[in-house]
Amino acid sequence: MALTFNQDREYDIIAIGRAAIDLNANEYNRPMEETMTFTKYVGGSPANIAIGSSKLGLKAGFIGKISKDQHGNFIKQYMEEKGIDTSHIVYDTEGHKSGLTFTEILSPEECSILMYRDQVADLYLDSTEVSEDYIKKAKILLVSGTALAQSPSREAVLQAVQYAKKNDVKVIFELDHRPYTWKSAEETAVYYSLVAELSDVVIGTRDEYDVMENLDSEGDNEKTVQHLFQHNTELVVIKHGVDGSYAYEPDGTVHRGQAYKTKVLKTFGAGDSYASAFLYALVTGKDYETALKFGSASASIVVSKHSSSEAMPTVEEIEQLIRERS
Ligand SMILES: Nc1ncnc2c1ncn2[C@@H]1O[C@H](COP(=O)(O)OP(=O)(O)O)[C@@H](O)[C@H]1O
Ligand SMILES: O=C(O)C[C@@H](O)[C@H](O)C(=O)COP(=O)(O)O
Repeated sequence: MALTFNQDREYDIIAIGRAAIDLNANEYNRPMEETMTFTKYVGGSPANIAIGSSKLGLKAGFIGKISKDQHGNFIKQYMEEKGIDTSHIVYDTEGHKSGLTFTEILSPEECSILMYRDQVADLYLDSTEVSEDYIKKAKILLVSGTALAQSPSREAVLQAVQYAKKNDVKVIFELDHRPYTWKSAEETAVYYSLVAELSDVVIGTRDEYDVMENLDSEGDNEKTVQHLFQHNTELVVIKHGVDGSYAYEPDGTVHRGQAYKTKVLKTFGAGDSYASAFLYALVTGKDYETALKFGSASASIVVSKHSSSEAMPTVEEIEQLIRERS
């Protein structure tokens, strides 16, 4: 099957949430304490997804809040250069700063990120800064779970979801769980479940669904999807890292996507590149099998490169990888 979208829309995708900064270690196979130099990129999961989608040729827009300083200017300018509409990215007027993410590459398999997200500007987006007129111009509203971590960003996102549902915009929820700004497991599970149940498509790792279900040990994909299909959801994607991913349909059909093995440089960036190519495939009318291949191929390309955003592949690169491996 394939997902259908309202075709009469100016934007393929509008993402809401954080646009921030990644500082990726230049020295490989070294702990952060011994890492002396970093390269700066635009980061933040929904920003990465918007950038990836735009590189694939989708018309993308973004709703978010950035710091009114050099970092905010850099984020906005970079996103504009990548063809993203930034007219609904607002500057924070109360001195809140854009988030910073430092990455550590201990080995290709052992990567971690260190996030500086105290009082970050993106979590101060408020519902008056979310425009119904803007959202109704989109086929997809892409929601990042981290934007639900605190008010007023939480209400801004819930407002955006309401506008989307009112105006036939598909809500795609990327669970994107970052523990830092959440206060408790119960609170996280409540808001994750609330938005997942309202969404048309939910994408996350098995670990993230465990957070949504507030489980202490690994949950069962069948139970997860049975629950979501009692609500609005049309498609559930569950990722299992290098073991691949699954797309579940309400009629019981399950599609499996294999990961494409590659020479891994670092593991972060996999999820965002996967989401952007998976959504590209859905918007361009491809079936779910093909969408899984697009997501996996895009992730495989990005994990072999230094950044998340700048490394996002083109359609040709993705198609070539799929051809070579089939
Ligand atoms: N080491 C890897 N090599 C190749 N592809 C990978 C690797 N790790 C992940 N992927 C691809 O990226 C997708 C998303 O990765 P995953 O780790 O599940 O998500 P996240 O980055 O959000 O935690 C996987 O389904 C797989 O296709
Ligand atoms: O999402 C962030 O704020 C950090 C990202 O910019 C960073 O590139 C990253 O960790 C991406 O990893 P992914 O979510 O696995 O794609």
